[in-house]
Amino acid sequence: MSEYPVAGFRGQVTLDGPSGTGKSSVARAAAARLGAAYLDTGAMYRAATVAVLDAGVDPEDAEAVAAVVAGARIEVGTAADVELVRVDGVDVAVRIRGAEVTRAVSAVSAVPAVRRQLVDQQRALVEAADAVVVEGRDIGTVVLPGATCKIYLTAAPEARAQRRAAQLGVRDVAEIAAIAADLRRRDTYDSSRADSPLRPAADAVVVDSTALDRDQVVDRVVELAHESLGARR
Ligand SMILES: Nc1ncnc2c1ncn2[C@@H]1O[C@H](COP(=O)(O)OP(=O)(O)OP(=O)(O)O)[C@@H](O)[C@H]1O
Ligand SMILES: Nc1ccn([C@@H]2O[C@H](COP(=O)(O)O)[C@@H](O)[C@H]2O)c(=O)n1
Repeated sequence: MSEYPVAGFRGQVTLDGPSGTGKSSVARAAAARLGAAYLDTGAMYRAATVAVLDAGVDPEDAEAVAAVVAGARIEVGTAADVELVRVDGVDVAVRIRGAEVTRAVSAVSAVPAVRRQLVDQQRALVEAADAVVVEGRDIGTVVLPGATCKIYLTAAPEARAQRRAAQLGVRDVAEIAAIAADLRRRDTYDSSRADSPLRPAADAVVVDSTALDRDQVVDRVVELAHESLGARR
């Protein structure tokens, strides 16, 4: 366990990285330890994707996607211990984790108008908190370039696929290979788009979680958050 117990942190921690590196689980636990709010920006892009699918629009049709998302009311909570995600008042917290949404979300999130809309919303949510942990793909580079503490979380592709398989209760080798291929597909899409591609901020600390368990990564994030306050003094 870290020497730092709880709370006392005032600032912004950004946690970016490829799919399946542990961002959500680590960010949520670190926020709870720091007494901070927690923002899952991926959940916002997933919620926008629900609106697009329900409108019957092709996720690759950028103009139509932008129009649908502009008209959708996307709400996410910022409490570390409750998952709240709604589209036009409907709870979609479970649905956004499904395969249909996961397949389409990278295309929707590549649309610049969608990003502008959701980034504005993300900054407003962050502004309302004294302390916050925000996870995504472009938080340290675009959403909060002046954040107190920037972390880029990585892990070997095989470790990520194994963890996702364990999370889904999958043991079949062919299914694990399909999970690995889907992680690769999403990372390639997210890191090659023109607007806000996935990449580490120049001033981010890279944390490789391949050989660390979840609690060790949370300890490191909490430690880096506290150290960053010292660095600012
Ligand atoms: N260091 C770790 N060691 C082992 N398992 C981990 C570790 N960190 C996270 N996990 C587990 O790996 C799985 C994937 O983690 P999580 O969903 O947090 O990743 P993510 O980066 O947010 O993924 P995505 O970007 O696809 O949403 C979860 O079951 C989580 O509990
Ligand atoms: N800041 C972000 C966060 C997410 N995305 C896109 O959403 C997808 C889903 O994210 P998860 O973290 O929930 O897996 C992700 O693959 C990106 O396409 C984004 O663009 N920017």
